Amino acid sequence: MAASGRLGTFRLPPLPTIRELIKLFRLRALKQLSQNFLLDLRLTDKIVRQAGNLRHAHVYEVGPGPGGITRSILNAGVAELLVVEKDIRFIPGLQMLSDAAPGKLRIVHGDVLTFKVENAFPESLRRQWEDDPPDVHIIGNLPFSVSTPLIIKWLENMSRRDGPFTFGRTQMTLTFQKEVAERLTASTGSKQRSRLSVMAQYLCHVQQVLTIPGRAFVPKPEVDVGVVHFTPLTQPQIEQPFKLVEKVVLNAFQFRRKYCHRGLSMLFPKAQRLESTGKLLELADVDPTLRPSKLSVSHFKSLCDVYRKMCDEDPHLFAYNFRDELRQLATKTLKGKNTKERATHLQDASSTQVFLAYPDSNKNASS
Ligand SMILES: C[S@@+](CC[C@H](N)C(=O)[O-])C[C@H]1O[C@@H](n2cnc3c(N)ncnc32)[C@H](O)[C@@H]1O
Repeated sequence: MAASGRLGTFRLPPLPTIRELIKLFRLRALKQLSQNFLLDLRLTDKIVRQAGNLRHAHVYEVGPGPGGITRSILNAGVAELLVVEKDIRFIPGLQMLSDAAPGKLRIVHGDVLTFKVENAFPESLRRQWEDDPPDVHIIGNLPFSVSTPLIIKWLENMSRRDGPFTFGRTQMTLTFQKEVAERLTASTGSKQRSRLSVMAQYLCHVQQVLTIPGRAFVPKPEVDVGVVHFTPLTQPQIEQPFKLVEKVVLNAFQFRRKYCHRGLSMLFPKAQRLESTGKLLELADVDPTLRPSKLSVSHFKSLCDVYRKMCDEDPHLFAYNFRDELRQLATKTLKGKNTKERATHLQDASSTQVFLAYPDSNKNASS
């Protein structure tokens, strides 16, 4: 183990470069797994610095691949680094890093979508939610197809304070397609404001800390990449179950260009839609003619609190999904038709169904 003079921090001994390692183990990037590697260690150092001070920290790196970010995390003087990698071809190269940093790097061949990190670090790291964040960090450069479902899953964990958040307000530094990073951090009224903005911001302080041009990756993806830092809030801005918030937000953003009452109305069965939407907006004190992007987290808090009360009064309301109603309507229409008629009907089904539910949904003009 080598130690640099600077503060006696741990430094990895000389190792083959990532490029040499890729050659040595023939780690051709697999397109079907959306693999794009970072080979420049100055850049991986810069990404890792965005996580804050990692000296003596316990870090969970998702998708280490050939190990560029892994090296930078180890060089930051962590107490322990746990990496979870799905592609077995990377394990020997990571093992080489582990040999160079004895006792510091734990390698798991597994899937981040199912891996249970809550059992992987010592209980002694746990903090109260209101305390400063624990010395546990999540860092990762995952394929975009994994990072978006993963962040939704982790936001839900955060709301329940379980999974990686059993340790307290665990901080995360993750890469996303630049457009997704912009959506996550978009403020009220901005063009990128979306479902993701509200879902992330009601639970966390979210900041885009770095933009990495696509050309920095090998092979080069078609888009630039944003690095986003998440710190869970001590007090979530909306105190309702995650699934309820998700439902309200999802419905509100259904028709981005329409007034918000259009999307929100779909929270209610057709028979009571008009009346219940009016009640929701009135009690929440939200202007029905605001566009979804103009709704602040505090608007969503009021909407969720009122919707929760309405669900408590009507036990069937939360389970209501307007898509089920549309499906039933389509099935009824199909009954008694011959095969040819059914085929024609099914061909038109999506547009017809949408049209039946939202008569002006095919127009661009706002309501
Ligand atoms: C975009 S590459 C980045 C590799 C490396 N971190 C870097 O920056 O050069 C994504 C990595 O995540 C891995 N990966 C993809 N899906 C995964 C999953 N579900 N669980 C664990 N690893 C995964 C891929 O095999 C690949 O090594």
